[in-house]
Amino acid sequence: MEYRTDCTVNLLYAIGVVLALSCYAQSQHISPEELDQAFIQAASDLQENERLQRRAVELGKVVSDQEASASRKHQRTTYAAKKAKATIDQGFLFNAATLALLKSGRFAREDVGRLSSLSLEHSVLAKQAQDKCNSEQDIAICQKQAFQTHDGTCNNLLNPQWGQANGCQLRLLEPAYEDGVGLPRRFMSNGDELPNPRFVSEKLLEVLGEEELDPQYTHQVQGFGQFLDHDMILTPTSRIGVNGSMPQCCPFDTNQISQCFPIYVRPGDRFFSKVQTECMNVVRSGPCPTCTLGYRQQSNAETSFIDLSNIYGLNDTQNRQLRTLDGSGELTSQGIGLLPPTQTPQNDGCSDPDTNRLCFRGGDIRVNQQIGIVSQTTTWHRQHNYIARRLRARHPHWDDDTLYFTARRIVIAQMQMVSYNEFLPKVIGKDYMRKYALDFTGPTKYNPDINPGIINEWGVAAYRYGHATIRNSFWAVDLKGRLEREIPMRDAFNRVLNFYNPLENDKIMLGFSVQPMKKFGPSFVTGVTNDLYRPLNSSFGMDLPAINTQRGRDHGIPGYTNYLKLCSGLDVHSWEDLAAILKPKCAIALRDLYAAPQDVDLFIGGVCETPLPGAIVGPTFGCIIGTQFHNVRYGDRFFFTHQGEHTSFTPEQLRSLLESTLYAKIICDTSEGIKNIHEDVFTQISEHNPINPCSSYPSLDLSPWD
Ligand code: HEM
Ligand SMILES: [Ca+2]
Repeated sequence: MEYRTDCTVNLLYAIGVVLALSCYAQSQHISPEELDQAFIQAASDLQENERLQRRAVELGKVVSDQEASASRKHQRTTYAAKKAKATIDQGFLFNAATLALLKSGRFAREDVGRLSSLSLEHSVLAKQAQDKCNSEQDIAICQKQAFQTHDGTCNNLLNPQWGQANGCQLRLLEPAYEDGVGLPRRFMSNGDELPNPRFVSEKLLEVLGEEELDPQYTHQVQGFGQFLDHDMILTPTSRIGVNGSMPQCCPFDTNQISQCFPIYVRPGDRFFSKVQTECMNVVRSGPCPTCTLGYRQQSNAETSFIDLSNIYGLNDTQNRQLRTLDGSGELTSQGIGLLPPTQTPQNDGCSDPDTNRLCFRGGDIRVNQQIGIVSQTTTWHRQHNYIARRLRARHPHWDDDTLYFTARRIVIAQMQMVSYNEFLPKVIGKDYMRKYALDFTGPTKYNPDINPGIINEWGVAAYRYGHATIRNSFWAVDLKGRLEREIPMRDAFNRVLNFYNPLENDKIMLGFSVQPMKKFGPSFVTGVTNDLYRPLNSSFGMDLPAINTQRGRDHGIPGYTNYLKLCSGLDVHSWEDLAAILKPKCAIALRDLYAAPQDVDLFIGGVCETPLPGAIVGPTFGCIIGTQFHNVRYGDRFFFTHQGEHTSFTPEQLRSLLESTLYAKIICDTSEGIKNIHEDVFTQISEHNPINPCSSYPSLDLSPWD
């Protein structure tokens, strides 16, 4: 029997134009028996994989939930939902079946991606597997609701799963997995292994130094930028064994379970050799259950929309636990408007049960990662309650749901406005804002053909640009604008109990708003290269840029030059070609590390680029970031500037939001004591950006909601 794949046109909005991947009309001669055989093989591979996982657990190759280690802190923040174990198995099964077919020589590696549209109807086993996989996915039943759902479903009424929490990530380019299906990218063009990610990180540091300050921007660009990423993406890593344990992939060993992807640390390492560390525990991102044949994809546990899912939670159940539900429409707080306490104080490696000071709970698992993320979360949490209170004062008869959902819709609009109006133009510059239609030129229109899902290359490389802007210490600034203390980055991980002190959130938010940002470039501070997640009483942590490089390979992301071609149409043939594009010192350093320009990892190439005019990042990161923010704007039916939908804000409401939304004002309104602040908190104070009284910034006029 002969099967034909569906002729699909894949719409990816790259560089502002529709990129239509060629339609796979070529017929496939895969018989039902062959498909059955592939799924028999896959089931057996899955069984073997589970056996190996159980064995690893028996041998104690797991990270205990009690231990104080950087790896545990890291893995807890990439924690997959409980049911993710089953979904990861589904992802594994379909990838294994694909690999079995590929090995049978039926088709070329280049065709693996197109198998995703191959109908499995005629094979009993494949169909069974597909039905089971589909039945484990949440089915959304869409109603004509006036507000965004918490899990992001039904934003697009024809494709209710687009942008939803726990969906699969998209890609700009086909992956470059070692085996064509799912093993990490591994080899360079000359056949040698890619350079060790920690060695790459070390070399960059050696060549380029550590901390040069940005002359213009504040650390708020970093703080807010990270908070925004926690709204849009969380890529879960694999768990193993029946209990979903966290794998321990160290000490380094080439014979690993397939979930492991540790980073080897060489004996001469400039830092880790001193602390006798030879291995960094990195666990692979779990495969996403696409329920189709094809290569490995990764999941996104967040809703990709800018909808403050990191404040409001990722589904209705989690959401209800975060609300007071007492008629006020507010989110639950403690004392001075702090986030509610964590539910796992005994083993979160963060709370202090002895003094009964507990870490915090937010809509996102990463809330306690470090002080910066706690303060941003607290600010937006308070903003919700502030708006809910103001609405209640005007509408005492409104019920809890009406107050809550109206406030939430307004606060999400403000988050979108701060993101596109104040933050993004600094990151990608005015030209790219225009190029990707991201600036505010008036009312906009929703485009249901745009998939707002997260683009893998955005999450794993381009939007991690922010890691190169982190300072080695965070400032706490008092209400008089004086630097009160500096908190070393390495001491900030999971140590967030200072927020129980009065004015702490004000001090951290003011600190973000006045401390200069680290200048973006191919260098990273030791707080994240040596000490990422460093626990108390330990002398070392992990290396974030090394993990980013490793993560890119884990996701099979092709080399940087492929994106240079996609984004700028440039063909790079030699190191000389590349030297014309990258920062000169960087090009030299990369030449020592990689065999050819085509081998350079996307994250590394991107941080080496010369910035676009008036931007923080260069053209390739700018293009990927611009594309992603285009998609989450035009592909979000509820995006606040869209007009013409039954869910749209009225023109008066929109005008009111546009006229008053300013991060400075939000910081004022959510503070305990801030009375003065500069208008653009992302830019350093100057005569063009002077300090003004909070009262001089307009308040949101709520009369259009009457
Ligand atoms: C103190 C500041 C920050 C710390 C400690 C931090 C740490 C981390 C860590 C540990 C990961 C997971 C790495 C992995 O396993 O692959 C991560 C992922 C990520 N970070 Fe950061 N980060 C910070 C700031 C930022 C900023 C400023 C941005 C962007 C402006 C950013 C963007 C991202 C993105 C997009 C991811 C991928 C998330 C995912 O796919 O789950 N981060 N970060
Ligand atoms: Ca979201």
